[in-house]
Amino acid sequence: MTTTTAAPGAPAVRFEQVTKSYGDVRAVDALTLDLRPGETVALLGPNGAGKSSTLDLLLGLRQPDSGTVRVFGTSPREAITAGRVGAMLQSGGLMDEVTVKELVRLACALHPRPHRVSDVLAHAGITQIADRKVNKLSGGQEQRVRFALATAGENDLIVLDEPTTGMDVTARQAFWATMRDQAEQGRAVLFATHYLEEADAIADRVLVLHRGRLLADGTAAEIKAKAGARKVSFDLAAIDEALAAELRALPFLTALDVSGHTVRLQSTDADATVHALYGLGVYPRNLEVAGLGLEQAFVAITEAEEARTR
Ligand SMILES: Nc1ncnc2c1ncn2[C@@H]1O[C@H](COP(=O)(O)OP(=O)(O)OP(=O)(O)O)[C@@H](O)[C@H]1O
Repeated sequence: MTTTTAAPGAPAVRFEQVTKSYGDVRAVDALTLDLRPGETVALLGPNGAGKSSTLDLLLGLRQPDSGTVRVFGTSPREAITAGRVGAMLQSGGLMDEVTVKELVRLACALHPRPHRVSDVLAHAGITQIADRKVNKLSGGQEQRVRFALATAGENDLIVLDEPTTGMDVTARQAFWATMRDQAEQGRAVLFATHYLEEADAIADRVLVLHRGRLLADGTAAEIKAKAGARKVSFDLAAIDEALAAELRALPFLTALDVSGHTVRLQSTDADATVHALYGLGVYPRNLEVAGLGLEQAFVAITEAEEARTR
């Protein structure tokens, strides 16, 4: 097996001050980042944050208005022509009237460092449907075929836009197991997703985009810590209007939900909030304090940015 990996320490991808606008909309705004070989990186962001635009720039499908994009030290186009990049994008139909196997065979034939067609089919879990026409597939099966096309040859960087949309649980697990193998073999994997639990479980590093800017860059644990807030929940014997008002006035509160006897809140200083809670003369039972999940941290970070820039 031949692998052309980047020189040790060289980035797989380098964005330097990359900006891309469509008319008045600045989709990518002075973005600077490096991806290293062997890293699995999740790209997160609310709708319209610039994730797809970033991937398009990385793949040379769009040109930046300013700044530079380098892939293994060359232009995206050169890296792709050299067969170093495999991509699985959301858009673009598969060819009609060809079978799954014919399409995979074509992708292998076009790749400078192809895998065997039977191996590609097996890895993507589509051996059983190899003779079906690609326009007769379910959404999840189509995604598997896209995955097969992205892994038809030996790549050093794999780029995936919302790869598991429409896949069932088994397909998702198999998909991520294959991606982990790819990363362990030294490949860089970059995926955009709205499934935050996948990012939390799979990614070594998480990038949070917001209006084209990089809002956070770190491990999932670092992103959670950056959000700062913690969850507190407890039960109270009775909650009348006066007590509810006192709860709403607790210090450092960022969210409060009262349901029956149960109170759930988020605080940027849980110690101080709980101290003040005891100061109300109540006796909270089943008190739990926990860090935010990645999803809540993501919402907290992007909402704080929305409030700051409003
Ligand atoms: N071809 C285009 N013409 C005009 N505006 C565009 C074009 N493509 C994207 N945009 C705008 O650029 C911004 C970034 O879009 P992009 O698709 O990169 O975001 P995204 O993070 O991938 O969103 P989503 O999560 O909804 O897929 C959005 O405001 C979008 O409306």
